[in-house]
Amino acid sequence: MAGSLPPLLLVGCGQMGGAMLAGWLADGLAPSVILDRHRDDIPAPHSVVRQASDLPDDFAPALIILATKPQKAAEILPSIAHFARHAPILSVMAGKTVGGLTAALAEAGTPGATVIRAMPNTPSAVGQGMTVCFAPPTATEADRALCTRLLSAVGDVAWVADEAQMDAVTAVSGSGPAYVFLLAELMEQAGIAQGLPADLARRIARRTVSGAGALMEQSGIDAAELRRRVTSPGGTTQQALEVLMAPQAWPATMEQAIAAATRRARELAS
Ligand SMILES: NC(=O)C1=CN([C@@H]2O[C@H](COP(=O)(O)OP(=O)(O)OC[C@H]3O[C@@H](n4cnc5c(N)ncnc54)[C@H](OP(=O)(O)O)[C@@H]3O)[C@@H](O)[C@H]2O)C=CC1
Ligand SMILES: O=C(O)[C@@H]1CCC=N1
Repeated sequence: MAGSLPPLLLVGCGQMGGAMLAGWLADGLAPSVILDRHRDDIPAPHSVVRQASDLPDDFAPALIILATKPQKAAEILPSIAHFARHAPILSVMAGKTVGGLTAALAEAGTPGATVIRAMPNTPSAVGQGMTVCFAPPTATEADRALCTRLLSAVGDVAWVADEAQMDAVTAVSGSGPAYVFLLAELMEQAGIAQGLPADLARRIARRTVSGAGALMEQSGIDAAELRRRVTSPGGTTQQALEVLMAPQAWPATMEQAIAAATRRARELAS
């Protein structure tokens, strides 16, 4: 249904901005403007500009999505600050705080801008995203509803009341798809090591990861219970899980990995 989602200014259309845009386009997006140096495949009625100075002055987006790398925030914010006088900013940048972004916008001539944070993930491209949001008390119910509407078009949406939790969210669901893709890579390689032809190893590893995800999603059953249902006493899975679930194996390394990513998100704030 064309135009069911409001017009946006999407700043940065790389991996994450592009994933969300794919989901929004599939769901019907009112004419929007994408600011990105590289994209040249944006379908009409949407348009793309290469630099902020090319943005149409009279464009009135309902929301500005900030999806450049956190390291680019200082460069990009002054050039788009004036749009934030009339529309809230939704930042998906890892680590960057509402306070820091609001202060940068004020310094760029737009005091009192409304900044909301969101941490999406790339399955948004196929409507299977997970996005967690944080809004400061100054954001209105209408601002929050707008963000929920947009983000629920590309997956599930949750809100947290404590901004500090956004760093752990980033480590679990923002970065999380990479851990799952790594699992598929490693299962494929291990299958080859056990003598499987490479194309069969790739096919069964990919299908196993996506099929297990679909079963978990559609059944709603706890992951631990689904795991137990695969594990026949004295069978093959039990042997594998004794390796993977040894305290120093996945339980420890996953905790360390999530802690490292959470720390990095905190560092990216400045
Ligand atoms: N990738 C992911 O899975 C996730 C990413 N995020 C967050 O999303 C944000 C974007 O990440 P990601 O999509 O991976 O990054 P990308 O580098 O893939 O995308 C950013 C895009 O913005 C462009 N860009 C940056 N500055 C400008 C500018 N001044 N004018 C025009 N275009 C510009 C970049 O071009 P160029 O490369 O030339 O600078 C690039 O095409 C990050 O803040 C990240 O923390 C959040 C959740 C998940
Ligand atoms: O790796 C990163 O920093 C970004 C944030 C979450 C996923 N990708």
